[in-house]
Amino acid sequence: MGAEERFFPGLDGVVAAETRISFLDTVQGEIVIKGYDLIELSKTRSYVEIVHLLLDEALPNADQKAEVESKLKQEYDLPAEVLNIIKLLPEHTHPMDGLRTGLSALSGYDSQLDDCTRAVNVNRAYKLLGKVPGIVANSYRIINKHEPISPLQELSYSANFFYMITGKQPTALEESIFDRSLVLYSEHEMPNSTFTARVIASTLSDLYGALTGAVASLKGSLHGGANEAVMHMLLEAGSVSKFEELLESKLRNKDRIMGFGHRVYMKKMDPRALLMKEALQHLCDAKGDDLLYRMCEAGEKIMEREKGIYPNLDYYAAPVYWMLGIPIPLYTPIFFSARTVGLCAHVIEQHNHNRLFRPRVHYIGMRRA
Ligand SMILES: CC(=O)SCCNC(=O)CCNC(=O)[C@H](O)C(C)(C)COP(=O)(O)OP(=O)(O)OC[C@H]1O[C@@H](n2cnc3c(N)ncnc32)[C@H](O)[C@@H]1OP(=O)(O)O
Ligand SMILES: O=C([O-])CC(=O)C(=O)O
Repeated sequence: MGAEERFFPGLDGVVAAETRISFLDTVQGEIVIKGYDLIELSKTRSYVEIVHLLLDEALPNADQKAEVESKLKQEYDLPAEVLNIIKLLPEHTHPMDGLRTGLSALSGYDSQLDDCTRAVNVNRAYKLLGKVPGIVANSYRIINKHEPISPLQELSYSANFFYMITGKQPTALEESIFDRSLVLYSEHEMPNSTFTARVIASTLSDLYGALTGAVASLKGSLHGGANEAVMHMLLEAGSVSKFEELLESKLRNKDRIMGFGHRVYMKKMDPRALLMKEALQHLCDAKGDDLLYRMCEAGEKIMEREKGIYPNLDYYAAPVYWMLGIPIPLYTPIFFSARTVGLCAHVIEQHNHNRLFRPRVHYIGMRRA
């Protein structure tokens, strides 16, 4: 059989890698991360613990957790030149493009750039995890003509990230919901961005290049960009009835509804979305305003009735970030920041068990006689 007869558009159903990192077990209904259920982890563990799990292969004890936190904090500082490069970007630049530029520029500061051994890569991953929140927050601020903000060492990693993007320290509820969103976004098997990073790493290109490519992939509205699109839709509608009308008219026009559907969970709700739905309810209760919750539920019902399609994580992460006071253009960069650890784990695995990705095509062009 020729390669052209085994063509799967969008690589739907194709197994692209062997991995010990994660697996969407659609039979048991579990997102398996290093053997654990991500949903259970998100209820009991914080983001820095997931960092240790994904980079150091085990859940940390209390001392190890404190060590991770302190290792990340030591890496907060950004080279001044990286911020200067971002200052050259035009005002309308999307923060994902600011992030892509800043991340790419960091490679020049790595004196071991050509060393892709595991220990060096893990160390590099910690450095990146320390710096990405600062790039996200400050590229947004610089592009919007605000002065860069400095991190607060006394806050936890997640609370500091929240502080840098909103300018205010989170309440305990805000910190725990924001941290949970980071855990839920941290790793998800083989989405387009992870595949992109692994394809780049398979040429033995470095972690910065692999992650820079992943930012570009994640920006698209069929992937991470959907969370921003969801919030724009909710704001455009502004009420339950107008949101229902908007969705119905989009469906009549055969438009895609952002925040719904998933290549792997097409016939049921993304389990991560359910946790963000609960978080939205808590935030609505705390603020005494449940409009967004009611709008989202109404949207869910329409999509189930009309298309048999369910929310993915982006659908409920968007209103949660809105209720947390986070600017919309930062939703996808936050998704990327959280996913940085998963991406690093995949690039490290790819470098350690590498075979170049080089697929074939089904040629449908003409042949010359
Ligand atoms: C955290 C994340 O990154 S999750 C993904 C975030 N992205 C989004 O929310 C964007 C909206 N969703 C989508 O576009 C899709 O569901 C994707 C891209 C996520 C998955 O797409 P695919 O696996 O390629 O599914 P595909 O595009 O083949 O869709 C299958 C059917 O469902 C329909 N469908 C899928 N998603 C949607 C949607 N969001 N709105 C309307 N219809 C949809 C398609 O029109 C198609 O119907 P048809 O067979 O009648 O033509
Ligand atoms: O798995 C996917 O294709 C997209 C997704 O939900 C994620 O990256 O979290």
